[in-house]
Amino acid sequence: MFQITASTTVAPAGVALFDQENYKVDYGESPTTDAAGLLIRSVDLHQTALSERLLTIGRAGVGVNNIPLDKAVQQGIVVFNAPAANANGVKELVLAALAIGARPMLPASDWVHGLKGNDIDVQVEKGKKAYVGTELLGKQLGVIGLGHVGGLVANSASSTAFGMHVVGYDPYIQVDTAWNLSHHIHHAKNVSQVLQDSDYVTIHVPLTDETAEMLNAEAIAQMKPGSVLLNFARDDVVDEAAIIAALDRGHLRQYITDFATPKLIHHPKVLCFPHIGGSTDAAETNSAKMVVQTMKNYLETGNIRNSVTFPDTVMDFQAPLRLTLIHRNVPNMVGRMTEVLANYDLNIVNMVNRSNGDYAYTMIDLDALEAKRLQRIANKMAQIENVVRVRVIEQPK
Ligand SMILES: NC(=O)C1=CN([C@@H]2O[C@H](COP(=O)(O)OP(=O)(O)OC[C@H]3O[C@@H](n4cnc5c(N)ncnc54)[C@H](O)[C@@H]3O)[C@@H](O)[C@H]2O)C=CC1
Ligand SMILES: O=C(O)CCC(=O)C(=O)O
Repeated sequence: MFQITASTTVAPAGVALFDQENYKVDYGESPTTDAAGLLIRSVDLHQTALSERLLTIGRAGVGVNNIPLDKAVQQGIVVFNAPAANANGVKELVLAALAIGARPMLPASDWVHGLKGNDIDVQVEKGKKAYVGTELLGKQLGVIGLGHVGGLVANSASSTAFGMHVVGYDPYIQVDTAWNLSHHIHHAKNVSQVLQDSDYVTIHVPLTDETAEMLNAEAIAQMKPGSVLLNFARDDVVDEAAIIAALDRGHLRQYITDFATPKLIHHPKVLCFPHIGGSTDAAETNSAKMVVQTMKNYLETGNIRNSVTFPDTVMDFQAPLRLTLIHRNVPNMVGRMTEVLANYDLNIVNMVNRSNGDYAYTMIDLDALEAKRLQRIANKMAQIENVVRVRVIEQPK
C-alpha cells in the first residue's frame, strides 16, 4: 500500500486513478512530503523539506521550476510532469491574448457596460470611434520556444484563420515537434531575428538558468517600436523593470501576461491573467491523469517514463522480483552492485542502466527469491558508496 498526498488543486479525475487497493490518498490543502508520492500543481517546494520516505513527485502540469530538482535527485526522488497535456489550453488563451492585443476589446466592453440611459444605441454609435483596433492578418508574430505550446501557437497563427507571418526560434527543438511545425513558419537563427521585425512576440520557454530574464533591456530594445509582448511562460523569463520602462517610454505598446505582480497589475499598458493558461477542464484532467499514470507506473514497476530527472527506463518484468537503484553516475557502480548479488549467489535475469548527468538508474530482475530476503540484500546494497536509494519491487499480478 502506497501513501500519496495530493494537492486539492489537482483534478479529481486524475487523483481517482490511485486505486484503493494499492493506494491511500490524502487529498488536502497543504500536502506533506511524508508519503511515497506527492502530487502537486504550482505550489513552490523550494523551501520545503523532502522526507526520506518520498519516492516520487508528480507535477500535474509542465513547468517544474517550482520543484527543487537537484535536491530531489540527490535524495533519490523521481520527478514526473505531464508534457503537452495542457498545451492546447495555453494555446487558446494565447490566441485570445493576440486578439486582445490587436483590438481594445476590454476597455470597449468596460465602457459599454458603464453606459446609462435609454439611448444606449445612440451612445454606442457615437462613442465607438474611441475603440478602433488593428488586425492580425499580415502582421508578424515572433515565437520564442517552439515546444508543445509554442508550436501550437505558431501553427495556429500562421494558418489561414489568423494569416500572420510567423518567425520562430528554438535552438533545442525536438525532432517530433519540428515535424509538426507548419512549413509556413520561418526559422530564425537567433533571438534577435525574432525580435527585430515582429509586431507581436510570444515566449514559450521553460524557466531555467539559461532563460531567466531572457527578455532583458537589451533584448527589448531590439523589439520593433509599438510591438506587443506576450508572456504565458513564467514571470522570470522577462526582466519586469525593463518591460515597464519600455512601456513607459512608448517603445512597447502592451504587455500581456499570465503572471501578475504588484507592479504590473496597476500599469495601464499591462494586461495580467491569474496564471490560468492550464486552467481548463480538459487541460487539468489531462495533466492529472497523465502524471498519475506515470507515478503509478514508477511506484508499482520501477519503470520511468516522462521524468524530468531521469531518462526513460523501461523493462518488462522477466522475474518475480526487481531491484531498482538510484545512484551517482560514477565508474564501476554496476560492477559493485553485481558483486554483492554474486556474493549471495543470485542470478540476474535482466538489467537496465541509464544515466542523466551526475545520477543514474539501474533496474535488475532476479531469479525467484523471497521478497523479505531480497530486502535484506537491498539494505546491504544501499550501503554501497554513491548508492542513494534501493527499492525491492514484486512483479505486479
Ligand atoms: N501559463 C500556464 O499556465 C502554462 C505555462 N507553461 C509554461 O510554458 C513553458 C513551455 O511549455 P511547453 O511548450 O509545454 O514546454 P515544452 O518543453 O514542450 O517546450 C519548451 C520549448 O522551449 C525550448 N527552449 C528551451 N530553451 C530555449 C531557449 N533558450 N530559446 C528558445 N527556445 C528554448 C525547448 O527546446 C522546447 O522546445 C513551460 O515550461 C511552462 O513554464 C506551460 C503550460 C501552462
Ligand atoms: O495551473 C497549473 O497547474 C500551471 C500550469 C503551468 O504553468 C504549467 O503547466 O507549467
